[in-house]
Amino acid sequence: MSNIIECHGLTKVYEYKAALSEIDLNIERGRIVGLLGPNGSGKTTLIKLINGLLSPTSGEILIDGKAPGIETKKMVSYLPERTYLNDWMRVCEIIDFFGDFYKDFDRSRAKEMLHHLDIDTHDKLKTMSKGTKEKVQLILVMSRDADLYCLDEPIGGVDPAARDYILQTIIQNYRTDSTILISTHLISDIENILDDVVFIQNGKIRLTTEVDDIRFKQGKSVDTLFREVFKC
Ligand SMILES: Nc1ncnc2c1ncn2[C@@H]1O[C@H](COP(=O)(O)OP(=O)(O)OP(=O)(O)O)[C@@H](O)[C@H]1O
Repeated sequence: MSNIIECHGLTKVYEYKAALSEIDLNIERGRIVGLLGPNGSGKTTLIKLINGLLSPTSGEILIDGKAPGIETKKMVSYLPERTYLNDWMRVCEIIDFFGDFYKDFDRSRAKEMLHHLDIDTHDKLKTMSKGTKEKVQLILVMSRDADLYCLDEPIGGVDPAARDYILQTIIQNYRTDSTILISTHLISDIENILDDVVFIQNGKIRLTTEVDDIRFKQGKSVDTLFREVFKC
C-alpha cells in the first residue's frame, strides 16, 4: 500500500515554541489510524499541517505525494476541533452548502445518517445541543467520498450510545482504500476500530505500531498502553 501522508523532518514552531520537532511519519492508505497523545503534544498542529491551515517551519509534509494545497484539499475531509459552520444555518442548508462545495459529497448518505440519529434537517445548528451539533458535523465530513478523513476529537461531546453508532457508521461509510486519521482522548471508545496508532509527545513521535501488535504481542489494550507510556 502507498502512503497517503508522508512527513520528513517536519517541524512547526509557534513564535518560540516547537509544537512539532523533526517528525518522520508515514501513514498508509486503507488504514484507520489513532493519533494519540497528552494535551499539548502536537496532534491538532499536525492535523492543521495536513490540511494546509498551517505551513511547516522546516521539513515537509506530503499528501498523496503533494504539498498541501488546492489539489490535496479536494482529497481530504476534515473535522476540525472547533466548528467553522454558521450557527444560524439549518442542517438542510448546510447539506446544500456541502453539496455545492464538494463534488464528492453524497447528500443521500448524509440524510440517511441524520435520519438514523433522529436529527431533523430543518433544525438550526444554534438550537441544537453540543453533542447533536457534533454528530451533524461528523456526518457531513463522513459523507464525502474522500481519500483521507482527518477527525480532530470527533466524539468528545457525544453520548456513549451514539458513539458506538457513529463509529460503526464511520467504518461502514469509508472506502477501504481511503484512510481515517482520528485524534482523540477517548481511546477505549475507539480502539476497536483502529488498525494503527501513532503516539505523540512533546512534538515528537513516541511510537507507531499496529493495534494487533499491542493486543496480541503485548497482551494489552491501547488504552492501557497509553496510560503506561504517558503516566504522569
Ligand atoms: N497558535 C498557537 N500559538 C502558540 N502556541 C500554540 C498555538 N497553537 C498551539 N500551540 C502550542 O503548541 C503545542 C501543541 O499544541 P496542539 O494544539 O497541537 O496540541 P494537542 O495535542 O492537539 O493538544 P490537546 O490534546 O490539548 O488538544 C502546545 O504547547 C500549544 O500550547
